[in-house]
Amino acid sequence: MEKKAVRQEIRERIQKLNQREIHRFNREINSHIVNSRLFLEGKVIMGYLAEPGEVNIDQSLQTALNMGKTVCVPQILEAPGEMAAARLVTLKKLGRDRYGIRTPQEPVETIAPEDIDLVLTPGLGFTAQGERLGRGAGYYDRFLPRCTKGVPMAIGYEVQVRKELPTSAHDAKVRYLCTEKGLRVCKTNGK
Ligand SMILES: Nc1nc2c(c(=O)[nH]1)N(C=O)[C@@H](CNc1ccc(C(=O)N[C@@H](CCC(=O)O)C(=O)O)cc1)CN2
Ligand SMILES: Nc1ncnc2c1ncn2[C@@H]1O[C@H](COP(=O)(O)OP(=O)(O)OP(=O)(O)O)[C@@H](O)[C@H]1O
Repeated sequence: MEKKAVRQEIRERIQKLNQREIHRFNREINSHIVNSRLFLEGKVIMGYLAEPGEVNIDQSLQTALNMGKTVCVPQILEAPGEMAAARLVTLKKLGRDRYGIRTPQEPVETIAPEDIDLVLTPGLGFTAQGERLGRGAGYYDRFLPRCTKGVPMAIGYEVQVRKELPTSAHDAKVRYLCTEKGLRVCKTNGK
């Protein structure tokens, strides 16, 4: 199956989740994240500011801020497909980027990708082997290889996990996969 068709199929599965399930799953996933060794030991954590349909990890980001960690989130750049890590200091008072995604307000401090310890990675589809299907713009496929020590942990609902996914040579893999069921170590390595 082509990537586009698989994205559509997974979107439909997410849309079938009801609000109560979504709330419970988000709570469970945030608890798995903040109790993981990677999170507890990480000093610089990259997350994302969720949109509807994505696992909301605001709670984990707030916990990281409360613990005094450096927190960053994607910032879309002018160059096509390129993003940077922008420091997040508060979850209140956020702006919107060109896609309507919440984003830190200017002026923002940019965090060097090689300084990031843990990258909580959104996406549409995942496999237990660490393959990841994104939204089709290649932002994370370009960014993850620059995070030389950062461990990529995919965040999603169990309905987003598939036996297999269509992949390309440039697709960046993840090392961990966190869903409401728990945190899995991916079988074949990401980076
Ligand atoms: N919360 C969050 N922030 C993120 C990402 C993400 O997946 N989730 N990204 C991860 O890459 C980057 C933004 N990526 C995007 C990639 C494609 C489209 C896009 O093509 N949007 C279509 C609508 C279809 C859709 O919603 O995907 C459009 O604007 O027409 C938007 C954002 C950086 N920030
Ligand atoms: N590392 C890369 N270097 C150059 N082009 C890339 C790279 N990664 C992806 N691309 C391009 O970006 C586009 C989107 O790729 P793809 O469909 O694999 O995205 P995706 O898995 O949804 O990615 P992401 O979640 O990273 O946004 C493709 O046109 C692809 O050729």
